[in-house]
Amino acid sequence: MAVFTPVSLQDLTPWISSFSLGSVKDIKGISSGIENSNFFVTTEKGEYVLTLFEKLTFDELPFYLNLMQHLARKGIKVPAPIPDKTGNILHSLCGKPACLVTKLEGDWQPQPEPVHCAEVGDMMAKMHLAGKDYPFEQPNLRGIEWWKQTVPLVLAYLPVEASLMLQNEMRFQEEFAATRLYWKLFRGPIHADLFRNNVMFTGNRLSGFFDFYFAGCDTWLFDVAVALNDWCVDLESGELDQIRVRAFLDAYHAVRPFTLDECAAWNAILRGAALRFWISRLYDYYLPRDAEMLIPHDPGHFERILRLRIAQPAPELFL
Ligand SMILES: Nc1ncnc2c1ncn2[C@@H]1O[C@H](COP(=O)(O)OP(=O)(O)OP(=O)(O)O)[C@@H](O)[C@H]1O
Ligand SMILES: N[C@@H](CCO)C(=O)O
Repeated sequence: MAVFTPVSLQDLTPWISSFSLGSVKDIKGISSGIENSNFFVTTEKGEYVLTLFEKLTFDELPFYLNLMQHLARKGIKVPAPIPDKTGNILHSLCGKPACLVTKLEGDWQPQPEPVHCAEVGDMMAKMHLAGKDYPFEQPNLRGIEWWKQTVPLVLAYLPVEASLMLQNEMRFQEEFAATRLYWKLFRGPIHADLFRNNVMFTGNRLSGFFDFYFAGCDTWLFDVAVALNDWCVDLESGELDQIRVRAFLDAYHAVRPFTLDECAAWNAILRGAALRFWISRLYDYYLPRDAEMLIPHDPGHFERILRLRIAQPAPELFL
């Protein structure tokens, strides 16, 4: 689960009156997710998703909520924040920052086929282009600076071999981040956590990307790498499935062609994307926060993925 902060119908009734949504009929805690407290809320006007932010602050949130609003207005399929009667999209509820967004239709796809990967690649490229004129800047808060702060906290828990791999990869990524090539890559607002469980489908049609609360400005290629390491892998072994890889990358490339600089950087970025989730999963596993029920994701999965990305050549970005 994660309902870290419970919200009752009594809490919600006065709060919802600041929106033009009629009265609340129902609220249900959502059991999946490990970062925020999420609820389905039904009002006289329809169904919405309420999020209470457990870690992000009032200062950080406008970047994410305005980004969702910006993308939704440009036709990218994402939840649109619902403004209250005064136009505000960021609120406070039960002592936490909170927002209400449109509910996406359908379900996430636990076993994606090439057709789903192509839908995600296509929409991701459109999202990157739509974000080009987004006026706000915020770094990826789970980027290399966070890796540098977090790795020392988890190292002591690891067996020697894993600890050495983690330290070696950090050195490699720090060297890569200091290259001219890295700083020449296209960048802008990215989702940065576009896993299978953050995309809704109705049948084979994508109905929306959601959970933008790790978004930040980073290389577009990092977004592609994060998604590829989840959408196109065999979950047992961490091996890339070349058919899904091609479906994803070809669909992305058809909308926003990859560059030669991106080809040169691809292997390092694909490794960095695996490293990012190995570190965050280690952190959540060894240093968990309280929750009513919380099953941490397996860090070993991304350790295996990183090992493979180091050992194997990266797939061609385009043919
Ligand atoms: N806009 C939305 N429309 C429909 N369902 C949603 C929407 N937002 C969230 N959900 C539902 O809530 C669940 C949890 O949301 P979300 O993944 O954003 O939580 P989280 O705590 O930020 O989790 P994590 O970072 O672990 O993915 C989703 O799996 C989905 O079922
Ligand atoms: N997508 C992340 C969870 C945080 O959103 C993971 O699978 O580790």
